[in-house]
Amino acid sequence: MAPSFCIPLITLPSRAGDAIAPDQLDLLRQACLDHGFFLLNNEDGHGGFHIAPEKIDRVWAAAADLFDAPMEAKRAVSVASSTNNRGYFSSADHAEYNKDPSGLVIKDNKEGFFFGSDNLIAPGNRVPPGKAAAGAEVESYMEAGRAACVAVMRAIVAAGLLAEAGETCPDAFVARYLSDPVYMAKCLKYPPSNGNTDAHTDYGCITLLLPGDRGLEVHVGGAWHPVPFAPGAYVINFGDLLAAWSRGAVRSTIHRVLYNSTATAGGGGAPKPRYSLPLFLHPNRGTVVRAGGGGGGAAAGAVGGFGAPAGDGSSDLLVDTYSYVLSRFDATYKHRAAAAAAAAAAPAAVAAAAGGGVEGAAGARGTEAEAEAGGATATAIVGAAVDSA
Ligand SMILES: O=C(O)CCC(=O)C(=O)O
Ligand SMILES: [Fe+2]
Repeated sequence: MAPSFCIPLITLPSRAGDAIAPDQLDLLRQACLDHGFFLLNNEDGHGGFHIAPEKIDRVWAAAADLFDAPMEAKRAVSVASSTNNRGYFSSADHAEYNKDPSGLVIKDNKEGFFFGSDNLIAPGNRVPPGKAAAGAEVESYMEAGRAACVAVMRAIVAAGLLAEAGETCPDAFVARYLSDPVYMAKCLKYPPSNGNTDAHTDYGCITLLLPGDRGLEVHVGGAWHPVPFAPGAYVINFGDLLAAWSRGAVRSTIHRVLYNSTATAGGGGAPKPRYSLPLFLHPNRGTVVRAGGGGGGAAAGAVGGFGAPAGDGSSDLLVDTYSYVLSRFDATYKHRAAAAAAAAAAPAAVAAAAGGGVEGAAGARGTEAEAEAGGATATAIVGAAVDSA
């Protein structure tokens, strides 16, 4: 009989460097191989990355405070007017990215604030006037969440899930790829009824999600399943890049949000919005990974065909992870797509600006260039498909 669908709750050791309990390692391995979703225990005493409930309460309050700003103040710090993809966004700023296998389209109608690490394009998160304290709280939460992501990546390597990529030592892996990772967080707010995120896969390595309520669903075995909502636990899932890097050992699975406060919160409650806080972690800038593997197909396809052939006759791709992340922004955010198109139409300007911040295979192949011209940052990509974060 096929094992039943399960999203386990996993506990990592209480001190960084301690061995992971064998039963937890088995659960982790199975969850990654099956669908790439699990809950991460955030109870006190578990994980050197434990984030205190008071800190979590503060970040929820900060998120609510950001969204409470008047609409004009939010639009004044729109991602669309930023040069570093930071600030406020609504579904109007996004390309459509529905990946529902049945073709069902549910309209994405959330709003959000996009935050990033200083090494992502250029420093400077953008919040409405008077909301600097709320912004600082989100930044502080990001630092804590980053440590939790690194702890999970360490466990992924310890579980042997990157062995086919030649990565078998957690300490060496963290030192080499995650000493100064590129990461971003979004504060998201969904309306009280029919609050949705389209079916999508995340595109990067690892996502650490703090959900404020039920509503997240994952598509496995031809059906949608609710992801259990366990207050205090994180939801961990993985993106297309790690799926390709691990040769498919870690799955990047389609998920969506379908939220109705009165229905999903157990019924009877007053209508209330749903907040959530996903944090997305990617390797250090300058990291080039070999993705795909024997036959290439699904895994290589998972990175949208972006990268250069490895040049050794295999069907692997060499993916400059930072350029890849920017290519996903271009495919997802309308203002970046427009800037990328403008940059492509002005090859001289692109060529002049190329080289700053672009390293590795993709740059060498000549299909990608990061251009900062006239205040607009653009990344021109050949062959990028549309994805969500
Ligand atoms: O809001 C959520 O619970 C999930 C959001 C999500 O999947 C994403 O931002 O990639
Ligand atoms: Fe997602």
